[in-house]
Amino acid sequence: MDRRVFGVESEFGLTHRPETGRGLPPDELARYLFRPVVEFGRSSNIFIPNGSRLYLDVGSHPEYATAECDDLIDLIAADRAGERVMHDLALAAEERIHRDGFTGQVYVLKNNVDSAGNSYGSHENYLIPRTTHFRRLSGILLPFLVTRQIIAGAGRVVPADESSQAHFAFSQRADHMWEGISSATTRSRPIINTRDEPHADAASHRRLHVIVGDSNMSTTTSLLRYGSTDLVLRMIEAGVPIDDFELENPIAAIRQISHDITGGARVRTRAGDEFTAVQIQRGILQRVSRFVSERGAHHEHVDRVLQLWERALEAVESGDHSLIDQDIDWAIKKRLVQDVATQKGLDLSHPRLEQIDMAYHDVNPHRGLFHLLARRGRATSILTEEQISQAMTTPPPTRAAVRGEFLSTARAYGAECTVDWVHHKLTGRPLEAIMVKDPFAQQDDRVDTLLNKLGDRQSQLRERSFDERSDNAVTVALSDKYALITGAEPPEPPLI
Ligand SMILES: Nc1ncnc2c1ncn2[C@@H]1O[C@H](COP(=O)(O)OP(=O)(O)OP(=O)(O)O)[C@@H](O)[C@H]1O
Ligand SMILES: [Mg+2]
Repeated sequence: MDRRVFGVESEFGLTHRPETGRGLPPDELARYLFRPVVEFGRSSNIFIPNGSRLYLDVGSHPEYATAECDDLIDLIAADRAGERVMHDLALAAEERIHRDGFTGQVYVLKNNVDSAGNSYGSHENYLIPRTTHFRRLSGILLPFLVTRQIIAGAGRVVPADESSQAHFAFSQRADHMWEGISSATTRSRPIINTRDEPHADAASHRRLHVIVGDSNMSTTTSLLRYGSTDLVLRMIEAGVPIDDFELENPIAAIRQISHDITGGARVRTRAGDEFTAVQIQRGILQRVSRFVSERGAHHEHVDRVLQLWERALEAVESGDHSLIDQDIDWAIKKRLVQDVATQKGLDLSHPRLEQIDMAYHDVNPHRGLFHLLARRGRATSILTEEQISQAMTTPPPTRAAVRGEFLSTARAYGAECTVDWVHHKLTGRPLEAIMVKDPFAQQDDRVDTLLNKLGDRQSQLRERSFDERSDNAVTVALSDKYALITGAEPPEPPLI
């Protein structure tokens, strides 16, 4: 597919650190965090005007699922906007906690393992044609995903246990995957989840659900992670033959690779060959590069993805991690941990270094260590501040734009509505629930007609220029964002 829809879901870790004593229990803290969400949407599972979904499942790991994006930069901006939304919620929660007589700070961490060893995910969604042969797809994609951690892992300080000394690993998630492919998510955690919920026309498309990835702080790493996966999918979809790297035991392999930061771990294929992760990634990268030179780049960032990919493999193979220690999360974090260990004379088993690992993922832009490094010029970014703040309120130009306008307009008129990825419904008008199955659709006449019934929008719109209308749309979304964060009353209906 030349154009693809992408989405990423991040689950966050949540902690309260009071000045003295124990923090609030996780479920109570999560309720504090989501109080403005519940006040805004009367549910702990809502869509917000930028088209994304905010969600608190059973347990205490809040989730942000980005809107559908058809461009990698939009996807990464939407993901980063989710961190900011969580940060705003944390500040509001902190205020309420203080008002209720508690002390201390609330931490929202975009990582994948908490201090008790529980894991939570960063799930990728890729729209693929239904005609893609699933067996062939998994045969190529699984070895790619098992080894992708060396170019896109978030890195982890692994404490000592009975079997090993404290060490630095490529990945947060690798130890928590239990199966190659299956339809379960919580019970067995497969690398690729086959649950068939396309949120699109099921006759023509599937939504590929990849749940093996680490949450990334670096937007440059995110570009490599999604950009490389999209290229591999394109090649699979085009039926291009790829070397056979199908692994004998993907789950043993993913762990083995993660825990050998030299990149020297060798894993066995079903055919009986042995390869390192670098060799498998190189085999795939060579084929992808040839594919791109034969067919041309399908977006403007392809060259950058290929160059980063090559540089990351060279860094692992040569052991010269300085080649990527501003671009790839695991290497940025490893350098930070090493610097602190050297300065303070600490051994890798010192608990302080595990805390540094956690603090790297703090979404607070003033306190998080990744953000601190970025400010000091020690981490690159592919986004501007403006792109991130815009993504907090403006949906990407896909079906998310239909949803965003639907939500903003209904809210502005005080009309209750419900939406999900596909449906748009005004409460009390059940016959008018509208399905938008095409995730690329930026506009839908039926939804427009439904919204027009809310007021005489049409005659007012006619008198306004397009620019004024889009300004107004942003204003509506901003007002809603304000309401979401402070729990204030919804704004007066604007004159649209
Ligand atoms: N047709 C599509 N193709 C690819 N991605 C899609 C499509 N439609 C929606 N998405 C993306 O899929 C993700 C769905 O997230 P959501 O958390 O709701 O789904 P889920 O993981 O299936 O459900 P749950 O988390 O409740 O188990 C979002 O990021 C969204 O942007
Ligand atoms: Mg989800």
